[in-house]
Amino acid sequence: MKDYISTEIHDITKDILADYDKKRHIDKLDVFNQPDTKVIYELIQELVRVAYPGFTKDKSYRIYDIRNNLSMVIEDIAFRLNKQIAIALRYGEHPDEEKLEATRLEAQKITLAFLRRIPEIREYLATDVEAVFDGDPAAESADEIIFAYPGLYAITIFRYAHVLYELGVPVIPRIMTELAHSKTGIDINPGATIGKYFMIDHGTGIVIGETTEIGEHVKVYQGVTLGALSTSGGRKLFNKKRHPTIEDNVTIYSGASILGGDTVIGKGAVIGGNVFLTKSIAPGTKVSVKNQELRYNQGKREVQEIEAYPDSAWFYVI
Ligand SMILES: CC(=O)OC[C@H](N)C(=O)O
Repeated sequence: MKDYISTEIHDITKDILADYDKKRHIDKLDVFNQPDTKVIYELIQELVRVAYPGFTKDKSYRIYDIRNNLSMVIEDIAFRLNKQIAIALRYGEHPDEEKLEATRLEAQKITLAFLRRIPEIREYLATDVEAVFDGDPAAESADEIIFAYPGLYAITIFRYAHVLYELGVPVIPRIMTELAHSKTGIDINPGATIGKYFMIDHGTGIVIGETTEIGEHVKVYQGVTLGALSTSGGRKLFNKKRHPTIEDNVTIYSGASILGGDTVIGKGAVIGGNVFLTKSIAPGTKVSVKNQELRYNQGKREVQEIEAYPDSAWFYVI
């Protein structure tokens, strides 16, 4: 019998290799000069263990008391993260030896600056655990939140990634938060600024954009989007404030979308489920969808905006 597969493999490979020669973004072949997603994922696991030392075991060391192996864990993080940062800093370039050396030094400085900020990151995380425990009667203990809550996991990765973002590390912070996104369904861009006592309950489907600013004691439920208004020519908005500002003590219920860089949700406001907002809301205001009535105009779905109450609440009839 003729072996069709074997005879074709050579040609198929040749065609794909010729396709790689087109030198588009998708045609990179230099695996050694790319950030390594698998290593970054392993680093995340170690960083989570450093954040919550008594909650996971690292079987590779066979030393289960973190006091006895913390320096090894930190050393392992330091060397592997340093290498990933160096690669990220020179990503897409072909540096000469001098530039390479400068990048190596820069990566070391950033790695150390990052590691030095771990106590500060943990200070924030302690408040996040407290906020979830305080805000969710379904949690029997703070331990349950650390063991099991996807919201806390996503915030933990975010808090680490945000520091790397602040330190000017390209690509890696985003790989970190997108790994958390793929595990939890919670997408927090590392550029967002999030104050202490941040509570995510349930979490699935939450999106928090790059230039979002969130104060302290903010609660966010599943399906909430803190997003940008859709626009064409998006590159023009690079580095511009596109996502909302959420002031202290705001609660945002499930499915709400709050969009736009000029949109400010004032202190203590409560945004009801499924509300769609592109305008600022005064402090203390409660906003909700008035009813779930759908309006159709000659078969076309209409979204009608109604300024309904004197307390400046905006109601959207969808
Ligand atoms: C969260 C969101 O709406 O983001 C939209 C787009 N990725 C931006 O950053 O502008």
